[in-house]
Amino acid sequence: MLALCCKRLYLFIGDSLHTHTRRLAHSKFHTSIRFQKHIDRDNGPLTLAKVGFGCETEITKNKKPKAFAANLESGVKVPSIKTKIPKAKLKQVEKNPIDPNSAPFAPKTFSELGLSPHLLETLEREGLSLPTDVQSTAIPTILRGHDVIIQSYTGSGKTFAYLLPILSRVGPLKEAQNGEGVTETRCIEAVIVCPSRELGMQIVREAEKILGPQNRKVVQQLVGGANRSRQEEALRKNKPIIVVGTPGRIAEISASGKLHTHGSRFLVLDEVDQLLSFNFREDMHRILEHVGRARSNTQAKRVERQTILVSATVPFAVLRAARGWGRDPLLVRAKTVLSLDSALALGSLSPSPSSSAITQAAIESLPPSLKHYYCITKLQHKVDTLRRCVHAINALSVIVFMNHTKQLKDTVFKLEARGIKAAALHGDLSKLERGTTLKNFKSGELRVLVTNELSARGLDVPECDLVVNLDLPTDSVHYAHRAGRTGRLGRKGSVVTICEEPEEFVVKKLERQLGIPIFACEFTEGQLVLQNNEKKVLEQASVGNSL
Ligand SMILES: Nc1ncnc2c1ncn2[C@@H]1O[C@H](COP(=O)(O)OP(=O)(O)OP(=O)(O)O)[C@@H](O)[C@H]1O
Repeated sequence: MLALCCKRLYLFIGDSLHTHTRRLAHSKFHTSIRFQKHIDRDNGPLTLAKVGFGCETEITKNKKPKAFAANLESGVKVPSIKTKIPKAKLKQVEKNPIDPNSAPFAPKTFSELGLSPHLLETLEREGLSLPTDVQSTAIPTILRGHDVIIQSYTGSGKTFAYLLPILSRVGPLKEAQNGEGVTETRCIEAVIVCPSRELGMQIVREAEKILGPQNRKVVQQLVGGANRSRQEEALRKNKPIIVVGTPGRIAEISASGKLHTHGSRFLVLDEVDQLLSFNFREDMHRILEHVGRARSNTQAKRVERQTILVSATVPFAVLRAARGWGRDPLLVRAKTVLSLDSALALGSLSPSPSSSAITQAAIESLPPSLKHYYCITKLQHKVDTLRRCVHAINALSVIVFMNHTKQLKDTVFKLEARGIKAAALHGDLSKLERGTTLKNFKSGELRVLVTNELSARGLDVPECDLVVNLDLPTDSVHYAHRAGRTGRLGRKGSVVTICEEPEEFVVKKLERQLGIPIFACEFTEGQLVLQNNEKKVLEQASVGNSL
């Protein structure tokens, strides 16, 4: 019975939250003290309270189960629950109202997260009915107006974790469910920044997938390498509501006065740890200063901009930046929401940028289902070992990482000479060449994509079943981001590092730092053969995994 009440409660929560927040859509959101108190509890299971539902005083004082939705603004009452539970039964519910602090928040569908009905229909149409863990936690927290840092392992659905609440609040899906037509005076309400063109175009595609072909003009890409005057023309003509781009191009067009983001309500920094690197510093400073800032000739008050930072790895620098860029940002992970202070207190974020903190972040970013191997060979035999590895694992979609762009072409040439369809992806390619290469790889026309670190950040090719390090990654974070290109959203995936004898100690160091077994193997007669006692270790490890 209680479970049924919970279920109905969640559904009404979604509606009441939605109705409620719709009314508050333009009013000031701020973290209610009560909400902070909830989430600063221990790092226990995710509860209604921890994602912002539930106000004890309303329950204990009146002993009546009111809609579980924290007052986002004092004095604003949430609509009381219009439950369908028969009167007699309601008595029972009144007798033991659900305590939001202990009621587990374990939504099974998107409809329990407070997204707009129109958006839910679209997700259904796209065959997306089940939120991932990080989406279940991030979506209600963002809908409640909080600044957040979203951290979850690669391929766990972080893009939708921020896109869906934004599309629920701005653009045609929000207006459509108000029954209003699309208003004429559209301004840029969300700015999404990412470090690479590929990731930028991928985010645009994910947004277009949800918005549908009739709303293609709502999102505009502003990535480097594309034709700037065409982008400026599109901004003027289409009046997009969401822009997605790389820091340099966004800052450049903003400085030219052709990009007006002072009214933007959302700023998303995807792969934020990369965006903090030195070469983006100036552009990022401009973006942070302008997005969601009223023009100087009006009141220089900042609109209620929500700042959303996203990455699989959240080193201390991100933590420090988040404090300065946001208001009481919350650390959102799969099944947990923590304030930064309690994250530090619980040791889940180290205050010092020590290597252990960075490695900890890398460990958390690794998809759990991956199998890791390494194979020793001579430098001149690396490409042939790669060929044998691809055949032994029978991989159909392989991403190969190298550290220097000039080596990529040579590797592609050698693979093609051995009958494997391959192509290189790197920054020197034109936008068209990169797009075509990615399209051919995703369609399966190309079996191997040889690339470097930056082009691959956030790259999402669900079919990728093998990642090969032909050059060693520089540290555990790079290893983790490379590995995360496979095993997307819980799929199986293998990671093979091909190195020379003198480099074996580096692999062993990565194995210790990441706390994962990386099995020594070789590829003979079309098989992956484990070295000496690795077989036993692998059996133990797989038993461990299956437990
Ligand atoms: N709830 C869902 N149900 C089904 N598929 C989903 C869901 N959420 C996301 N996906 C798909 O899973 C894939 C990975 O999502 P996404 O790229 O957002 O992961 P990520 O965590 O951002 O990865 P990375 O850290 O590499 O950027 C995408 O193809 C996306 O369309």
